[in-house]
Amino acid sequence: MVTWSAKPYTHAEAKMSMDLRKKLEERERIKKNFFDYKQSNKEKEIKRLPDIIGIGVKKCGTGSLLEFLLLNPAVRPPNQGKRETIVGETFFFNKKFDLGIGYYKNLFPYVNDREKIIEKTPSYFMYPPSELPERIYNILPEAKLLLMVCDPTPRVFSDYIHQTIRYQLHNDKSLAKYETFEEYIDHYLPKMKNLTKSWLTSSTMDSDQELEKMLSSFMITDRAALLLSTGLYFFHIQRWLRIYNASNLMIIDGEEFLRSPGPVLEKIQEFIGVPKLVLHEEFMKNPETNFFCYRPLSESQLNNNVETIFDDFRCPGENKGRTRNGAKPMPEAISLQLRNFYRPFNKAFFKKIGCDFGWQ
Ligand SMILES: Nc1ncnc2c1ncn2[C@@H]1O[C@H](COP(=O)(O)OS(=O)(=O)O)[C@@H](OP(=O)(O)O)[C@H]1O
Repeated sequence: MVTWSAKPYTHAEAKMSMDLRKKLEERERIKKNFFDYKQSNKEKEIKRLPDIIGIGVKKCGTGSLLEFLLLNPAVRPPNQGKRETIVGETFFFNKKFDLGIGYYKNLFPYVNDREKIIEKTPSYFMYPPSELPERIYNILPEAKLLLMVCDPTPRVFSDYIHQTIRYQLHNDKSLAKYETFEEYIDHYLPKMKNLTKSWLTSSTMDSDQELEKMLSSFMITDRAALLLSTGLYFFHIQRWLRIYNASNLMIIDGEEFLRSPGPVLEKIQEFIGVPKLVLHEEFMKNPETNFFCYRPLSESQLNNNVETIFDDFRCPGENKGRTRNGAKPMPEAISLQLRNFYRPFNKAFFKKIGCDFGWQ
């Protein structure tokens, strides 16, 4: 949790509309029911496999999404304490599948039938094998999947900065050859253009399973190429849409989530079937970082002392928000090159999912 001193509301701003008061009253009632039910059904709690899986995309806001969603007490993450599950990531369906379902189930807490278990492993989206979506579906046929995609151009830069920090921390050598982002792009963008040339010049621009597999294999063979290939969502989405549809896969625009997380979170709570306990009115920009944080509202708090509401802001961790608030801008010329590169793939992706997120 991060707190900071913000300008207090004026009385006019603090005066809640009747609608919001009703909403907060209703939320309190539902919350109380939820906790009473939990208390009186403790002995019926069981270990279950997840109900919700976040499948990606890396650096699109998946961590903030999970943190905000977990403010709803009906959503439960993997047990904390094990290093690999601290951020809700299990890597079960890609890296740990051989450990078996018993191992997987053991990562999760005891829950009652009104709670939903969530895990997110952003690399699922494009990790081999190509049958990874079938793996999830065969084991969890009822699960709902969340996929947050974002504009691939700022995503590459965010990932590059993330990887270079990782390189310093973990001695990951994949980007060590390139002194700067410009150098990396100069080397890899032509490679990526070459790889996708025949698809771009084909008359149909249809799915291409060979290319799909090759891009997915970069997860293992070429981590530097992966930085660029991750944003070719058109290819990665194909295998998921062979199995999932809008009833069990929600595709979220990470740019919209960044601009205004509250309404997006309300829609997600509806989609995953939990009561709406995190409300859109509770999100506010942190004036210090320019990213949205959660500020819990309660009627009594507002009635008694308006200023105390600033004591309880919850913001995503400090490793979130390194590039997208403009603190570390991407060089303009590169941004232009990347936008031109990704444009046709974005267009094909929007057509495939039937929704245009309008990334420029
Ligand atoms: N509310 C809020 N607060 C802080 N950060 C936010 C928020 N919403 C989205 N983001 C963006 O999330 C980016 C990190 O994405 P992920 O969490 O998916 O990264 S990771 O793959 O789990 O490492 C991160 O990217 P960087 O800015 O490059 O750090 C943020 O821009």
